[in-house]
Amino acid sequence: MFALHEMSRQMRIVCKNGAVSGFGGFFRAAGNDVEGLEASYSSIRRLSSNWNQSSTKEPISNLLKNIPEFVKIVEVGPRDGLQNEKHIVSTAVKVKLIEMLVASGLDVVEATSFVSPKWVPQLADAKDVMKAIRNVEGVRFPVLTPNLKGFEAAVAAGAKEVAIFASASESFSKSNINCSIEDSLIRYHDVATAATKLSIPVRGYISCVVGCPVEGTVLPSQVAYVAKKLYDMGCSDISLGDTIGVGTPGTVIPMLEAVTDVVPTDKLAVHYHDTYGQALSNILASLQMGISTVDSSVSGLGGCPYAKGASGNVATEDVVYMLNGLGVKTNVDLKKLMLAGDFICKHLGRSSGSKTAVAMSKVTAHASKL
Ligand SMILES: CC(C)(COP(=O)([O-])OP(=O)([O-])OC[C@H]1O[C@@H](n2cnc3c(N)ncnc32)[C@H](O)[C@@H]1OP(=O)([O-])[O-])[C@@H](O)C(=O)NCCC(=O)NCCSC(=O)C[C@@](C)(O)CC(=O)[O-]
Repeated sequence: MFALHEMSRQMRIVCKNGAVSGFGGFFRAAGNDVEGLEASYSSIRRLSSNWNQSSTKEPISNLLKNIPEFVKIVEVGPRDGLQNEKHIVSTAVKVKLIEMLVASGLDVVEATSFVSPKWVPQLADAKDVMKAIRNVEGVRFPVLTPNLKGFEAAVAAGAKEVAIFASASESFSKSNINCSIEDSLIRYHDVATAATKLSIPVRGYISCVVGCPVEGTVLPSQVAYVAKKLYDMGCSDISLGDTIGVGTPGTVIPMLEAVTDVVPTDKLAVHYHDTYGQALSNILASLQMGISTVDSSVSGLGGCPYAKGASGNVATEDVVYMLNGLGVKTNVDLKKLMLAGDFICKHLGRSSGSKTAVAMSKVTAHASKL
């Protein structure tokens, strides 16, 4: 936590010292476009490092030293983002969204779920979605499979990667997949064994890693227990989900400390919902702890149908904007990503949940009036 506080204090001092003359200056320097804004932010970083040279405080570069050079973004919009939508989105729109996300440079896009259509009607067209994207090359399209039935259907539909989804909370496990944590681990062991025989990588999810809508606080030891089980089953990566978005760095850091005691850091991903506006701070804290895979959803769409009150995932646009600002590579083109966000938001008839997308569109609208 010291690192985050100290970094923000130093940035404030740099700004006060004249690196940026308020937001007017920021936007003028930015040239009113995405590259401009990023260039402007880079110049703040350069000025920050100059300032550091004459400072007796810990340099910002030291505070960011654990942050990886490259972060893999797992885009979950077509699955997590849409699963909770009441009105059925057509297969054609889902496929177009996936294609636009791929065009932005995202190379892991969670496409759909092979779950019971009675439980998640929105994703009942999983087979058709997979058929439509079967010729898209160079991209991974993992799909959720809650049991062997789902796994077999996914493989028959051409899935090359699957994900199993357990919970750290007993109550949430029952409401989401209708069984206890222990029973789910037995089911998932069967799925993992079947997948290994076919050399199909399996991602493991853990929901409710800091809080549960029914049980409240979830202990780090409970998360570590499930994480170790999934790791021992052979999961290629384990995604830690703050399903209801209640975490802060104060709860996420102890959870990650417990999990990294039993699972190597490079096997972990973070999956934060943004209900309380904490997702980006939680991601930054996770990056500082060496995590280099981040799940996010275009335009901040999403939420689990069985987690009452949960809002969307952190918006991919906001994650990319932050990572660009930190000089971390993602291979994602923010402008093209925003086009995908615009497409799906227009289709759903709502405004974007991404602060970056909203801000950028205001800047563009302002520029077009000049
Ligand atoms: C697990 C079950 C199936 C248990 O559901 P159940 O009712 O206990 O299962 P069942 O075995 O008694 O079967 C009931 C019916 O479903 C069928 N069925 C059974 N399995 C399948 C399947 N795979 N695909 C299609 N159909 C299936 C089965 O054939 C049967 O059909 P019927 O005879 O009544 O016509 C159900 O609870 C389910 O599908 N749950 C999924 C819920 C879900 O998708 N939740 C959202 C994803 S998790 C999440 O969002 C969190 C995450 C990952 O994003 C991380 C985070 O944010 O923290």
